[in-house]
Amino acid sequence: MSDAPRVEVVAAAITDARGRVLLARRTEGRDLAGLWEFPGGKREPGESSEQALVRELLEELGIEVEVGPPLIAVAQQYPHKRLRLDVRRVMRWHGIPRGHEGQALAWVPPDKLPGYAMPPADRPVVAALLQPDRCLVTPVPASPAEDGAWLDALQRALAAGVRRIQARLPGMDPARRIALVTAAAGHCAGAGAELLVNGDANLARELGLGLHLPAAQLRSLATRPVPAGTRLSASCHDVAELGLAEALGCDFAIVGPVARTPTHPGAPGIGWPAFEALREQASLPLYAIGGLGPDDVAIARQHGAQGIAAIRGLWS
Ligand SMILES: Nc1nc2c([nH]c(=O)n2[C@H]2C[C@H](O)[C@@H](COP(=O)(O)OP(=O)(O)OP(=O)(O)O)O2)c(=O)[nH]1
Ligand SMILES: [Mg+2]
Repeated sequence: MSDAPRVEVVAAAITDARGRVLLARRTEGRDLAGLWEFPGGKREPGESSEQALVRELLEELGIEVEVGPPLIAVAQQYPHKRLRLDVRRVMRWHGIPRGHEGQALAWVPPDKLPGYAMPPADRPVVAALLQPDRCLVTPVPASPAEDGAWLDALQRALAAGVRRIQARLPGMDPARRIALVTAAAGHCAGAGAELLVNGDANLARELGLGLHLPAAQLRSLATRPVPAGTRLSASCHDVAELGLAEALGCDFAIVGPVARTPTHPGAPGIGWPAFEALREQASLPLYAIGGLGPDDVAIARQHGAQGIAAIRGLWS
């Protein structure tokens, strides 16, 4: 099955002046009937993605669009097919969108998108519209004398626009770790950024923060260690771990190493094709990690990633 050719689908995140996104409901008698989707359809032989999208939106909605920048391209395995859903932003068009094929339409405020039932490939697309494209994993300050400099560097990352941070402070004396994470939480809250604690469910619960599960911890858990509504993420290296992360209701996973990294100099990265092969088997949002930085966000998105996670690449 995984050798089956991919169906190439191109779809649009059409956004109006109020920021609402247009969804269409798949009609009865078709694949995935009743689910909401981003308008679009299959690319035909000889067509570019842009040409296919212009044609599909004219046929389905009766509008003439100007195709905007790429948002994300998601490879996904369904029971009877594999597809690659290439989503472009559309902010400008002529005409008024109508359901020319009898499909219902809805203009949806972005924060309401997760409430619409959509096909599995759309979950990473909705996440790409709503959630941060960079996830900082903190380095460990070498000594207590460097904790102040660590907090300064954290603030520089926040000033640079990082909005999702994992405090990874293994082997640190508990009192010092609590003080550092508490101070970090204050800075993150002030910037509207999200903070997750690596590997310490008690500390996460105590401080009301998110929790990140290292792979070994993920494998040891049968139930969700934090309440629903608290952010939960995991590090995953294979399909089995991704399945566990989905079963626990993780909001996202971090997958890698994609490129070679100074942390693991001997290990070559798995590369983008292997990342995408994992991407196909899961529908939760995935950050690619390992030797990547902010300049790699666009390429990560083209391989179906939410974006990049990094220590060095996001820390100055
Ligand atoms: N347009 C669209 N298709 C999606 C999304 N998510 C998703 O899994 N798909 C799947 C459903 C279908 O298997 C495939 C798109 O094919 P389609 O049936 O809409 O193709 P089409 O518009 O060319 O229509 P048809 O003439 O083949 O009926 O991609 C999405 O958000 N938008
Ligand atoms: Mg279609």
